[in-house]
Amino acid sequence: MSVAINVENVVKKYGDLTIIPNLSVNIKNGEFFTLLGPSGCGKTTLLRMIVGFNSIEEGHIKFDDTIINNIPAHKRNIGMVFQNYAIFPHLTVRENVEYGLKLRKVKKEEMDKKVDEILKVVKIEEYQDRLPERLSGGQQQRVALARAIVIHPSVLLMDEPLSNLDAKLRVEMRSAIRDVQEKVGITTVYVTHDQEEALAISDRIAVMKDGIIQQVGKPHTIYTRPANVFVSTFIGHSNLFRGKISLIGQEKFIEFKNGYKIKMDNLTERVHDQMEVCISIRPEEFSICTEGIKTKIKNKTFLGKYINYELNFEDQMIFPEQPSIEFSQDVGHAEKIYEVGDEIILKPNKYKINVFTEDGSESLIKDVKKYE
Ligand SMILES: Nc1ncnc2c1ncn2[C@@H]1O[C@H](COP(=O)(O)OP(=O)(O)OP(=O)(O)O)[C@@H](O)[C@H]1O
Repeated sequence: MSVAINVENVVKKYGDLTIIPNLSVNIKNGEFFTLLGPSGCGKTTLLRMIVGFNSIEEGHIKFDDTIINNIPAHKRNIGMVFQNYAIFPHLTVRENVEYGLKLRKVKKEEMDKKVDEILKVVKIEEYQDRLPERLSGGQQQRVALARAIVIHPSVLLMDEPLSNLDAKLRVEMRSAIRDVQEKVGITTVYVTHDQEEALAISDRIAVMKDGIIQQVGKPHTIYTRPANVFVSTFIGHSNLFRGKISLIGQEKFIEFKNGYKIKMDNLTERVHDQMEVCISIRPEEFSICTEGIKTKIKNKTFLGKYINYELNFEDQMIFPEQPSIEFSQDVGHAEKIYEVGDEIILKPNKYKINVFTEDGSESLIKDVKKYE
């Protein structure tokens, strides 16, 4: 039976070093939940605490209502898939998948039935008598997945399972994993530092930095309404501008350094006149206009569907010193393709603008939640 995972005020230290200062998160039963963050932020550490390979210094982890802190790893009924497959090279595909069932002394007839079923789900039936050395990376990862779920674990944990595969296979395998997870309906915690993979595969994502969860939300929310500047820049590209709030009567505006103002209808009550803010705009949310942000094209890159332009915009951007704007132009809809040296004026789609406190720590857009 699949379970919910409740992580409550968990602390992880290695000697004097605190890796996870105080982390709480609830992962729902049957959910595909991703831990996403830069290298060293503590994703694997948290996963290892759930598995039982790492001690928990404070707080507790529950599977449904049962505290598992002191349950040894092998009794937590967890299926795991790692980056390096970890399948036995001397056993055939079928024998690899049977392994966990044999350990659990499952009767032959029941075992055969379960293995047949799972080989079909992960689509490796036709390779069942092969040794792993005669399989591609993607096929080996399917074996690892089959072996992990055949035991009907309470949760499935996956640590960067696709990072050894090439780009095309990663895309193919991520839908295969999602498919299998949905069919089996098992609570899954997935670790990756690849933001596109996280957006594509997850029900919800927790974005982590320095052992602290920055935001938990659905992929669309995380992308369109980031809770702080870190999330806004870690997921996809964001142009960050210095600006301020300007209140005129009941109306609220954001004002760029060059005096360009945009009326905003979705700012929180926290904003006040002349408040310094950080404005974040995705490259695809600009259009070319006669009024807005004046820029000059410094560089352009053709990316198939899009052209990505790098534009000069000195002294007005931040985090870290960011001298230029990025702007994406959908080639299919472009009336004119611009050249290096051309001057253009960009107007952002105000409904897609994000505004943060000056230090970038908090969103000033109404109803943005840190935890969804
Ligand atoms: N056994 C250990 N002893 C001391 N420090 C450790 C140990 N294991 C991990 N760390 C440190 O804890 C921090 C978090 O590591 P962790 O492996 O959880 O990061 P991660 O987010 O999974 O990174 P990556 O994406 O690179 O795998 C790192 O700074 C790492 O150096």
